Amino acid sequence: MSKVYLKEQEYGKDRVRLAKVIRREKWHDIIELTVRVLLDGEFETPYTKADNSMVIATDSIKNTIYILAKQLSCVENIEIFASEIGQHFITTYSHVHKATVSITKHKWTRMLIDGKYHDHSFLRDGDDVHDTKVVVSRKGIIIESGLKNLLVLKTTGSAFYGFLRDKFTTLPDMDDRILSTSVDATWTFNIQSIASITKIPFNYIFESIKQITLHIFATDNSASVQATLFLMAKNALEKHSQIDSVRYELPNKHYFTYDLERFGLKNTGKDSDIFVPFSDPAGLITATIARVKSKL
Ligand SMILES: O=c1[nH]c(=O)c2[nH]c(=O)[nH]c2[nH]1
Repeated sequence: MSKVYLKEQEYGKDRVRLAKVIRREKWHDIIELTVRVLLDGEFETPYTKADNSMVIATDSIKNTIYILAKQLSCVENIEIFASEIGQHFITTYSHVHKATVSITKHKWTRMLIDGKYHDHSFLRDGDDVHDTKVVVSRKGIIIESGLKNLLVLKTTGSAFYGFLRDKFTTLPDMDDRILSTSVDATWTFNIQSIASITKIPFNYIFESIKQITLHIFATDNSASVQATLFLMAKNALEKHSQIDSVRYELPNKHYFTYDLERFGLKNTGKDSDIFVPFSDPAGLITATIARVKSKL
């Protein structure tokens, strides 16, 4: 019989949904989150000896998330809230060596009613979210954050030509095309110490990278998704010294002209205005852009 061992494990609670209302007199805020907490440490015996004595029940992990959300004022800053949750498990239980806390913040945008921001009404104006993954251990803390599901489209200012051509190639050179993608971006913070994280303006950096992404998307005369992606990441890294690298995952959501020549209607080149949006298949361009470390 071959010998086996527990090579790795992480366990915890996933998809914990939580909303917190912040009331300042009549002016309210709403924060809606989905949280995942995974723990690692001395957790071999529950698997190998059916011994649950050191298992923090995933139900207790869930309770902890709600209790900390009640007690802490940092819930709006998901990176800080995630690191507080992680630190709670590391400091409370000596057999927990690592806590990985992932949080997605869902979008609730304040309504503009009769030209004024409403004090307690919000709408979901897009599926894009701010998320974070924080790994807390006794060695330190790793924080990465992201912008997910930001759907964008431009009707011109995008080309794709000069690519490798062989007997498998049918795509024509395109000097003008629709460009559409759903932006997923993830950036990694350069953290000096756990104490220093409260000084990082995580929400400002999120909004800024979102704006940089939109600005480059709209204004770059795109030679390819690859070239536009690189420019987005370069600008984000140049503006924010607190981040070390940025990864983008950009599907190329194709819009091809419909063949209307068959009906005697012009629909190519300057006359093209009727397109078929293709949900599948899509191109997928992914890259991580990092800062070149100075040798000094
Ligand atoms: O921007 C693009 N990059 C590609 O690599 C590619 N490949 C393709 O068929 N169309 C595109 N567009």
